[in-house]
Amino acid sequence: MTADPSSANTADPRLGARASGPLTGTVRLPGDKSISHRALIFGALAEGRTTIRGLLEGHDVIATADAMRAFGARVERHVDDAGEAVWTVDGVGVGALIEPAALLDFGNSGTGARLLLGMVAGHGIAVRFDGDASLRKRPMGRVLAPLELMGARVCDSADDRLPLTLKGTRDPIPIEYRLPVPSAQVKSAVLLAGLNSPGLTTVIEPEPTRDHTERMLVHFGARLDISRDPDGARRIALHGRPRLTGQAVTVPGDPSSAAFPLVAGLIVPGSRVTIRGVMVNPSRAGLITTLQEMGAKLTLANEREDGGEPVADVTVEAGPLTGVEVPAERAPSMIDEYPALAVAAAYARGTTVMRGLSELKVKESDRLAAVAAGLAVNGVDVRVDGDDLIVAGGAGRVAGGGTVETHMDHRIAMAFLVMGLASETPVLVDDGAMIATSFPDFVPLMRGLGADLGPVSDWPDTAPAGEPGA
Ligand SMILES: O=C(O)C1=C[C@@H](OP(=O)(O)O)[C@@H](O)[C@H](O)C1
Ligand SMILES: C=C(OP(=O)(O)O)C(=O)O
Repeated sequence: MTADPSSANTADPRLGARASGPLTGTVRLPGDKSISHRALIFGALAEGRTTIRGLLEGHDVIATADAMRAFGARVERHVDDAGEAVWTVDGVGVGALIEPAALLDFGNSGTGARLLLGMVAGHGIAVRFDGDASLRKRPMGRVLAPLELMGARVCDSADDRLPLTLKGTRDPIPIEYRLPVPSAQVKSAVLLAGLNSPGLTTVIEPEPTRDHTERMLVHFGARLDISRDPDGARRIALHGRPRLTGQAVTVPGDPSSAAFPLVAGLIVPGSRVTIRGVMVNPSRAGLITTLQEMGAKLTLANEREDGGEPVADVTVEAGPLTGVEVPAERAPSMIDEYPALAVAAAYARGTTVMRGLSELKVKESDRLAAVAAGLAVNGVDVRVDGDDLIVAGGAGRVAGGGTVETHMDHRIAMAFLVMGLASETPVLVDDGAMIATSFPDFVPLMRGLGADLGPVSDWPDTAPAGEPGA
């Protein structure tokens, strides 16, 4: 197979993975997707120049960069003397965005769409939002409800889905909002709307979610009061109308992307893989905790701060894993990692029970259903019980041989390709195109570690598109 997925026969979008020799090596991963979106957004809302190193250049983030240009910021990509990409954003300042001349298309990206709905809600402009077939199915009501309380109006929408037009207000009403779902996107949308509000905008989160928005608001000069309510909920109060100023941002390695080479290194016999500079912010570190509980040989070294976030070099060595129970409270800290964890669980000895996964149903696909179907078609004993996923591990043995339906979901595609690296028969995914939304170099990076995966069209002995199995 070739290393470059773009060389694939475009008529056949399938990718496949087959049993590989030990994976070995040290790699760096692309920048964190959540932080990349936010660096562009806060850069555009700040006065002066923001310089971003390590920005993830995936389709989701590029859609946000394009949107920030449409709002009046100057966003440019440069290459420094060392050959590294450096992005600059010359911002317009809070309250000074211009109304985009055309519809904004966020592609596959829930984060881009939802955060920018919040930003628009606090400005006196009207913007039409749209996305691809996956994003059009995802609920926007969770952000629209608080934004309407703040004075924004939704037009041209039959339900709470895209496409829709949001009319913002130049004087958003400060609100106190308790999150009905544990969602960093909803929290961030309300805080972004509150930036241009004259008062105190407060978000209360009963279950803590990723805190990159709070960290970055402080980094750009906003005043935030963060405390705990008597019931333990986290209270975040933003003082409105701050003067944000351009900053230097270094984006650390994405732990959600790291999940794939880490799980691959654990399940492919004889492997040893190190990933440098992975963000280990506790609000994102649930997978590391869970893999350690499963008995993974996983160590953190060189723990340090980079760009205001804790990072470490993470090393895994292949070895036996044991099934565990993953509590519902842990879900927000590893919400995007369940497809990868489910693959680790399929190779573990014993049963893994993952509780409280209702939020997985509203991602790029219904991930609870997609993961269960992908495991089942590859011979894994799996069951969904309400919001829980129960996987009976094969103690190092997975049959494989199935073609997994990805439903336009990058994480489903990557997780099942990882599964195929140690299965008895190759695993195929029906469409690998969405991998470029979050991890454009996934295939070459994995191949560099020794993984045998890539376009199925490069496999002479594989069944034609539409037929299962290899
Ligand atoms: O705020 C963010 O950057 C994200 C929050 C999460 O979504 P929810 O807020 O819907 O849980 C996560 O799934 C998504 O990939 C990125
Ligand atoms: C859920 C995800 O992203 P988003 O909500 O931004 O589409 C993800 O990357 O797994």
